[in-house]
Amino acid sequence: QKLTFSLKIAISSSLSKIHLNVSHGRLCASSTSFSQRNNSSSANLKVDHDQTTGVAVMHMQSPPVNSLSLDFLTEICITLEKLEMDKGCRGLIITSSQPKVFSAGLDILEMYGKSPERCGEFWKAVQEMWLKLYGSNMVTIAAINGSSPAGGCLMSITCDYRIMADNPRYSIGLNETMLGIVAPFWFKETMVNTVGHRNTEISLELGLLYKPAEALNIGLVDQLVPEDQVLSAATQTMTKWLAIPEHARQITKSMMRKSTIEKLRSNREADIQNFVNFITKESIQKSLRMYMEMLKQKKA
Ligand SMILES: CCCCCCCCCCC/C=C/C(=O)SCCNC(=O)CCNC(=O)[C@H](O)C(C)(C)COP(=O)(O)OP(=O)(O)OC[C@H]1O[C@@H](n2cnc3c(N)ncnc32)[C@H](O)[C@@H]1OP(=O)(O)O
Repeated sequence: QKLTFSLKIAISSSLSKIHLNVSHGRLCASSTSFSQRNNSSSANLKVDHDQTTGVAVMHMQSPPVNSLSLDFLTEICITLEKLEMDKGCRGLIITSSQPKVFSAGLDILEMYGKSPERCGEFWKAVQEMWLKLYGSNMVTIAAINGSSPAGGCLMSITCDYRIMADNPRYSIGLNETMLGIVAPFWFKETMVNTVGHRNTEISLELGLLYKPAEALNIGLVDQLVPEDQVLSAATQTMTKWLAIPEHARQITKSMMRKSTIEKLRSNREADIQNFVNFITKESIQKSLRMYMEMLKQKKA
């Protein structure tokens, strides 16, 4: 059996301790310095992992609006995989470092004028991010400090709890129909599991984006706080969630989400084909082009 040996040494402290763990046939080495902090950055993500509390904060910093491109999704998936494997990480807070935006959702440029092969690769990465987040054993909290349309909303509702900045300039929702596209069944089911069937029906058919107070009213977010308190409120909530017996919480989460996750897991290839066939249609490409022009005109 092949053992994966990864050794991370915190050079910042000469007092680093190295821990070896064997889990699921994998031998992992990790280090903790006496400061008990492990900060890492990749191109568009900054992760602050406090090993004392077991909580990691993932800051999305992909300018200008954290749109989810293939590269960015890949980066997110690699980071999620690492945190999930790290026994010292029990909670994850996702937030944005970009002003006014949590995430603008899927990168529209990844769906416009691209080859079917590239579209397929992109969609697989979207699936992967959703599977990793919705099926995570960690407690996940979205600290929504800006607008969060479509794929940004999806990312938020995969989390266990959502705290949004109480700023009426921001909005959140699955607005796909406004772009002339359709939220696939697993976007829809994640929404149903969050706000119920009727709210989802209205919301998806009309492509609604909700102001924070409206989002709170239908249960799309769980809490509103002043903008400068989003992260501290998320940290406080995390403490409460981490105090629940872990195994019981994880099994309960899995029980609530299993059927939705299984439905995608067992249909991934067909779902990719559906996406590619749909998105490469001439009429859909035209809708996306018009939407992008509308976004540019809004600026002018
Ligand atoms: C039979 C059934 C089969 C089903 C098969 C599946 C079908 C397909 C499913 C696809 C699901 C799609 C999910 C998505 O997420 S689509 C993306 C939806 N996103 C949006 O609608 C958000 C659009 N953006 C905005 O509303 C605003 O940008 C925002 C509120 C986020 C921020 O506003 P702000 O004023 O701060 O910034 P600008 O609008 O000036 O934007 C700055 C630049 O960023 C570009 N931009 C914005 N959003 C995106 C994006 N999502 N992708 C790519 N680029 C984006 C914008 O154009 C500006 O660019 P320029 O500076 O070059 O002008």
